[in-house]
Amino acid sequence: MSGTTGAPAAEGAAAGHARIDELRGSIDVLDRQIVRLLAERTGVVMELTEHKRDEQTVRSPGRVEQVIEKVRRLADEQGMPPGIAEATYRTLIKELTDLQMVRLAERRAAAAEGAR
Ligand SMILES: O=C(O)C(=O)C[C@]1(C(=O)O)C=C[C@H](O)C=C1
Repeated sequence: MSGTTGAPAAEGAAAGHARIDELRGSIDVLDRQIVRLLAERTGVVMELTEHKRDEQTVRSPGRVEQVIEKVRRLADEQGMPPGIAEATYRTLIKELTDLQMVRLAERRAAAAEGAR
């Protein structure tokens, strides 16, 4: 390690670029896994949505805070800054809540149509 950068002291520019490419390859593999898991999680949330009947249950603020607390703890256990996990999950849950509100409105409209 040299200084505070973490780069090997005698590393040349070419080796540095090769290592960046290699590490970006690792990031690409991880992103594929992360998105696959996020898609699977989204599928579970969308199935759960079909059992919700009102906006309060869609928003479930108490559950949101439970999830945030859980992912902050898990991040800490894995050596990742908890704030990154929290920001990521708050964005994810906001998008999923918006999707759930759209789905709830669709179901209500279909039910109202069926009642006519
Ligand atoms: O637990 C729920 O009720 C969900 O809809 C899942 C989820 C989540 O992504 O974890 C999404 C939206 C909020 O309502 C709360 C949590």
